[in-house]
Amino acid sequence: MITYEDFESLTKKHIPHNASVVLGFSGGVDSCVLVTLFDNFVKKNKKFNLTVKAVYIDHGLSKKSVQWEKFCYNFCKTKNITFYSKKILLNKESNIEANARHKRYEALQSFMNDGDYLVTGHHANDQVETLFLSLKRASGPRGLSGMSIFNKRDVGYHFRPLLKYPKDAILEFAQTYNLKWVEDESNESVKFDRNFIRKDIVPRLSERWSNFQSSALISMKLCSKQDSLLQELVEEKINFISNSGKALSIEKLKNMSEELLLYTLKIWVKKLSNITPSSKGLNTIIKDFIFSKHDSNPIYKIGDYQVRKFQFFLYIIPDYKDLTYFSTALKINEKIHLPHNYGQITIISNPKKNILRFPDKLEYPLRITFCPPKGLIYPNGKTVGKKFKKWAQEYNIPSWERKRLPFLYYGNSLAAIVGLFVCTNFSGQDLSIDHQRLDK
Ligand SMILES: Nc1ncnc2c1ncn2[C@@H]1O[C@H](COP(=O)(O)OP(=O)(O)OP(=O)(O)O)[C@@H](O)[C@H]1O
Repeated sequence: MITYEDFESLTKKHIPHNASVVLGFSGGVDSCVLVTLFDNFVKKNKKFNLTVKAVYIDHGLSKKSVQWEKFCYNFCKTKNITFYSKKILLNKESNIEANARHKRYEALQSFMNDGDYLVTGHHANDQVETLFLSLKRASGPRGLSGMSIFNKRDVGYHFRPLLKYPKDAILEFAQTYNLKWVEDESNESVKFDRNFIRKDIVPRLSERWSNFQSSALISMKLCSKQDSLLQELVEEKINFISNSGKALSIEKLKNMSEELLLYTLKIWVKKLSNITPSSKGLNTIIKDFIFSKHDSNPIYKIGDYQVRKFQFFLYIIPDYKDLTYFSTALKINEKIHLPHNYGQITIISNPKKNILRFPDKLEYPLRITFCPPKGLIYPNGKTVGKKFKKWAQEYNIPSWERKRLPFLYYGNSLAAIVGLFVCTNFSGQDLSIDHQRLDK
């Protein structure tokens, strides 16, 4: 049974004072209960100062969608909740269920800023259905754990305060408080996977084993706990085989069992890029980076990042754009705007040391050093000369970084080409250099 007190203490645990909350409001019984509980919360906790808006997303799939929008509007009008709606266009060719879901979350997110809270009316029966959908997709323990009451999203957080209650408890609450709601007729159609599980599968299993749903929920919780435990242990391992959690020692990875290696890489990639790599991607990393020739120089792109290897360590670095095409005439004390919003640089001369240096204006881990390699002239700016290579080696600069130096022309056309060095500061050394060193 749902009690307001339980709801209040759960909400206070997850949502802070002054937060902005977006309630996903479809007009169905689950979200009507949700909006009613939140309305109560706002009235009883004025000092909490929540900004709450209910948002209805019109998928445009039912003739009644405008009628539902009106219902939602009127429902909120009787309460202390601001109402918004948004229509989305769906591609009816592709998997409409998945497409609608994806577009709905995208639309809900458009009402949020980072740090805001999305709240939906998912309940325990939805959770059991999610288990079957995960089995269909061949998930591991993470997927079989189902939804969590609270999790971080790309933008803000997602809170599901009704997750522990079965549908019956939601209906009971709605009846007790005389709530009205809309029924979406598409919920009856078993051509949709979730409806098929809800209408044809779960009732048959529950008929035979009355505890089936609660056992399934316990199994999901066990998966979730084991997954958290595994994650904790692997994170310890990552700290042990890396330099401050960032670069992983290839030699140490080589000594791991296949399973541990796969899981370690998965957690590490997720931690640094916020993307969960596919099994195929993980196997590519293992083959091309860990069990490959020492001098190989592979790249594996993942989202806005790339996995690279350098001197027996594995790195994830932002997928910086190649700047070699960029060239410009330098003027001392004048700003240069780098492409791709990489920042701007002002060159300051240092007559004492005869060094021209950039102040470090770019964000970490970008670091810029300006070196005037006197006597080195690269006609097209494409070749990296021997001396430059030697210098780069001496400074422990990964070979892939050496290839994407933009070339800036200093002075007029016949002057020496100036190498602008943009690199990830792997070695932690100061990369400034004077030209005598290059002339050695
Ligand atoms: N059209 C909608 N507009 C706004 N919020 C919605 C809409 N449809 C669903 N929601 C929100 O999502 C919750 C879950 O709805 P429902 O179970 O129908 O979604 P689902 O697609 O089956 O679930 P999931 O989002 O986990 O895939 C609802 O309680 C409600 O808070």
